[in-house]
Amino acid sequence: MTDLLSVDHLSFGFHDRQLYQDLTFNLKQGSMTSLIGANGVGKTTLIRLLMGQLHPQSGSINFMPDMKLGYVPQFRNIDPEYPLSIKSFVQLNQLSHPFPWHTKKERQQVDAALAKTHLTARQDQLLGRASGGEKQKAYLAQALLTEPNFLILDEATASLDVNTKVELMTLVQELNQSLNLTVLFVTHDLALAKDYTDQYLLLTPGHYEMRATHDMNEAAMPKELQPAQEVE
Ligand SMILES: Nc1ncnc2c1ncn2[C@@H]1O[C@H](COP(=O)(O)OP(=O)(O)OP(=O)(O)O)[C@@H](O)[C@H]1O
Repeated sequence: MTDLLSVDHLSFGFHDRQLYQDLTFNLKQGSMTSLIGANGVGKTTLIRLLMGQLHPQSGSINFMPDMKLGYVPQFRNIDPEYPLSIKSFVQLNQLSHPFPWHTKKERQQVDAALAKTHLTARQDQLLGRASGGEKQKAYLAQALLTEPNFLILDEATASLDVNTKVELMTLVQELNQSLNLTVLFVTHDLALAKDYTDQYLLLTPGHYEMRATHDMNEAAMPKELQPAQEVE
């Protein structure tokens, strides 16, 4: 299998705080990886490096040439009177041309993204009145519009209840299989990491560990990540 991403000897830090030293890992095309670590260890910073918003201080980050990234943020609280429907929200970033209407192709892309995220029947619902799971799926649909082959889910399950987390991750797993999407899932939830992803990259201050999730030993994980202390 081809590597979608290779990170080689990456070092990065802010001011006097070094976040990673010699971080090296690969993501195979079609793999599902959890990025886990305690608050403040550098998960978001690594995502920003992968997205090109920050640059390595040493080492390198290389993607396969046709890599296309989709980014799914954690949903924010949205005013119940927020005036957009789920469908209008999904197509919000789509108008890349100067005309205030959507082309047939764009409308088809929106319909496909709504179908892939099982939102078709709910597309006219106001986003502000949608459930947490539906809001999160709307962000996912928005990210799928550009037909990415690499999806970063940034704490996308953090504010959802258990059933909705499972529903969202089942959907992500379906997309991973049907579209051969490579997935990087940022989370504090070890159980979800274990159940839904193949491998994990654990960041701890000054160290990292990349392993298959079936080899994860929860008891050896940093205390902040263990279920009893979970703060999501
Ligand atoms: N632009 C910045 N300038 C200076 N320090 C920063 C900047 N961005 C992040 N940091 C610091 O770098 C460290 C890592 O932050 P980061 O947001 O990557 O952590 P995280 O693992 O994503 O945390 P969380 O789980 O809480 O979201 C933190 O100590 C943070 O305060």
